[in-house]
Amino acid sequence: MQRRYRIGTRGSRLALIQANEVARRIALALHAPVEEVTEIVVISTAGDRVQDRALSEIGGKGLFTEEIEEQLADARIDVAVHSMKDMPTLLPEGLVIDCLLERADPRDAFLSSKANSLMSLPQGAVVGTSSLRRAAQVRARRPDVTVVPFRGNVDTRLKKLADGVADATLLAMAGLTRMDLLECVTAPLSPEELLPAVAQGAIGIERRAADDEAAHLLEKLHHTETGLRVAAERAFLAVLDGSCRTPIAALAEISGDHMRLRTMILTPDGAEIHETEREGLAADAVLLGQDAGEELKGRAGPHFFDTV
Ligand SMILES: NCc1[nH]cc(CCC(=O)O)c1CC(=O)O
Repeated sequence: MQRRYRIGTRGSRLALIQANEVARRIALALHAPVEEVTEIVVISTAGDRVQDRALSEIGGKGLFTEEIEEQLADARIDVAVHSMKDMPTLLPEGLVIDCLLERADPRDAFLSSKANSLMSLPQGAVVGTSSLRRAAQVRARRPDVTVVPFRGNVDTRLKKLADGVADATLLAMAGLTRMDLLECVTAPLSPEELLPAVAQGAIGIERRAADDEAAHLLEKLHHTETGLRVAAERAFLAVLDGSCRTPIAALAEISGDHMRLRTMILTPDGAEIHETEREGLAADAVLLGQDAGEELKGRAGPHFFDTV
């Protein structure tokens, strides 16, 4: 009998779109109707329930994953679908993510009815974002701008922008693309303007390490190039991940067998920025990421992470 894969996911519109995409691909790989071989299991997480505070205040990474990983470990679900940028660097013992779908556009988008770009926003404009990384980079580029917290799912944030709570906001191109909201984008931000989050735009599928049948299936869904890019960025993150309150950004790109990795850490006020780049063989992804991480850790000094 063909096994039915229970796919665990958060319940946000974006999360459900991503989980349904994974279900579709699992069904294709098994040459079977999607409703026969998959079932979507919606799991509420702490990150979904707490809406009134910045995520960095209540614990940051792990908030969107803990309950889902518990159910996976207990075999109440078979696989879990995650936005890789929301994943802590270390997974719980017994769980692995070795299946990544092809990465979407990793850039952030600038959304505003007041200006065409971050640099042309009027003096003293208000930018809504609860992302420390986005806020810090906005402050670095535009010290005159006021950043206000903007939490909630993508639809909620778009509503706040439409209601005039802020003059502009920043959201991941990947999420907006998947939600068919690209018409809301004023302009994508180049990596030079705003370096994306580690693994932004990549969807990962988590499973129990011991589940060989799932491993065999998921192997067919894995996108190798995305895997290398995410490996480089997450290796960088792992070296620096002293605190989930530190703004960290990285983007790896591959052409042929060559990888270029751009990385950055900065203080939340954007006043102190450390950036470095690595180029090398894509096969050395993890080494490139670790090496960039060690350099920035050294340059920032032992007290950099204390200030935040
Ligand atoms: N932090 C929430 C989150 N996690 C993943 C995405 C977008 C999709 C992705 O990056 O794969 C978003 C929304 C956003 O930042 O705009």
